[in-house]
Amino acid sequence: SAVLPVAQRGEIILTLKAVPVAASEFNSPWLEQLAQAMQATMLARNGVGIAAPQVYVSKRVIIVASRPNPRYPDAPDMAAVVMVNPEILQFSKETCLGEEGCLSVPDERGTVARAQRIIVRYFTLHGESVEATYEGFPARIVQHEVDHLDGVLFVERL
Ligand SMILES: O=C(CSC(=O)[C@H](Cc1ccccc1)CC(F)(F)F)c1ccccc1
Ligand SMILES: [Zn+2]
Repeated sequence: SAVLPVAQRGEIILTLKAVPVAASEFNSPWLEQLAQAMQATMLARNGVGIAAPQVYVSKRVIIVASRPNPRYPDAPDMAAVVMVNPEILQFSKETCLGEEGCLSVPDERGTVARAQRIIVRYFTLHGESVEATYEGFPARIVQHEVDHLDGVLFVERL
């Protein structure tokens, strides 16, 4: 499906607080197509995550898709997870430092401290509520993407 243009640092859309997906939008063709376009865009740009505001849709939808990579060779190879209205319920006290990049800040990488473990509650595209625990690199991606939903870029956390 369509690879969408990705908003770049300095564009207003990336500074907004995205709005929650409404109950009426679950199971809608719109939401499915948005998720598919986000996934295609993420894959085309070789990303391990993406947030809807990065493709100019200020709604609370993210995709998390950890895979082993030069920076995180032991990262889990996980199936892409679409999270609607994600909420991080708990951050572990323990934090860890790790390298991050961003499709909206193409020429920059930096070391960011993130909670080592998180509990996140989100809805699937079908409106089912899920609570899941993530740690390490996948937890880092979730925190990075939820930041996008709140208008925060990783470079503000360096
Ligand atoms: O694949 C990337 C490109 S940047 C990326 O995939 C962002 C996700 C991300 C990468 C690294 C740490 C946390 C989040 C995607 C974004 F910008 F849409 F959120 C990568 C960068 C650094 C380490 C490992 C992988
Ligand atoms: Zn990013």
